[in-house]
Amino acid sequence: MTQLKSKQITLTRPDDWHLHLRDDLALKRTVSDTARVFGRAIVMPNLQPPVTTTALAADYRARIIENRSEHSQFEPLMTLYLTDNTSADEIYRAHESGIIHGVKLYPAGATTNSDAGVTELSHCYQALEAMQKLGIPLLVHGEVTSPEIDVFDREKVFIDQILIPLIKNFPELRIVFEHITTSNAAEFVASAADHIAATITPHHLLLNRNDLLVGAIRPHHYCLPVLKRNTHQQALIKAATSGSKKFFLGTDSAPHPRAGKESSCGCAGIYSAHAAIELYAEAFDAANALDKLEMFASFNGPDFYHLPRNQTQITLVKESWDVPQTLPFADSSLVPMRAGNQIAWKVVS
Ligand SMILES: NC(=O)N[C@@H](CC(=O)O)C(=O)O
Ligand SMILES: [Zn+2]
Ligand SMILES: [Zn+2]
Repeated sequence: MTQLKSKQITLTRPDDWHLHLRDDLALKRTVSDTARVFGRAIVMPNLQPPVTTTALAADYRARIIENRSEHSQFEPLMTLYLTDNTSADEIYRAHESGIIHGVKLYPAGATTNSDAGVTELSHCYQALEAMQKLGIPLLVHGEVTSPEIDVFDREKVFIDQILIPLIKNFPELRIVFEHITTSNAAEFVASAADHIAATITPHHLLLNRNDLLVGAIRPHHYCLPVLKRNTHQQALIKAATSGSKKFFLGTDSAPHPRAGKESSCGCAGIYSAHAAIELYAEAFDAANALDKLEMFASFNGPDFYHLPRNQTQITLVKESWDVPQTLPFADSSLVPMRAGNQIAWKVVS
């Protein structure tokens, strides 16, 4: 009997183009988990209070860097939180700083820490005009918040009501449709202009709403935009593995303490930073598309953001390992994705 050689893949070092590191005590866990593999990460600004100015982003960046291990080269790419009051001057300051790589649109109330978000995009036209002129990407949490719109339809309605008019008004604005969850969003981005792209999370590739709701409610699979039906999951897998340069890796790893998730009013967010590239490798392997992983994880993001691709490499082997039930997080613990189960791929160097 011939022993099958275990599968192995070497990639240019990937980056994470959508990440929540949180702040203070949380940074110890989040920075080291992400820096273990990723060269850079686009750091979301939804702190409390939110990161609304370049000055706040510079301070936050310094706190992240303080939490890197001694020889880590990990580079946090900072973002600003767009509000109804963001001025064009603030956008110019962000551009001049060289540390701000995007401005994040949270429709007010759409997700975790979005209360200070935008109530009406028309309030932001001066900021958007400046961004369009300077080439700074707008990163969007693409869901409407109207109470009458069903939670499973909020991304599709966002495309029709907000995104299409926005693109009409700002045809040159660079846009990343973050953490897309539907075939509607995947098809929209695929057929849009080249300066419109999307990130896809590992959980939206590996899970669908059955994993949230069948048999029991699984709060650790609750995130926003909420997991959709399996036909949408299939459309996301197709987009991510298509070889299109418009789709790239963004984990949306979003830690919450265990008690905040296992609650009668549980928070939205899934923590995947402990095993992100391994989870993506599983999804691409299952789709027989490991040859497309490097484009998605390591090339398309830097190309879109006009940054150089990383120079070093990582190697993964197909070898199962056990994910702990919990991980220490700030002054408590969190339940990571796949907790208590196995992951089929492992980073070896
Ligand atoms: N994705 C989530 O479910 N939660 C994110 C916010 C976000 O990205 O929408 C968080 O900050 O916890
Ligand atoms: Zn979001
Ligand atoms: Zn997010």
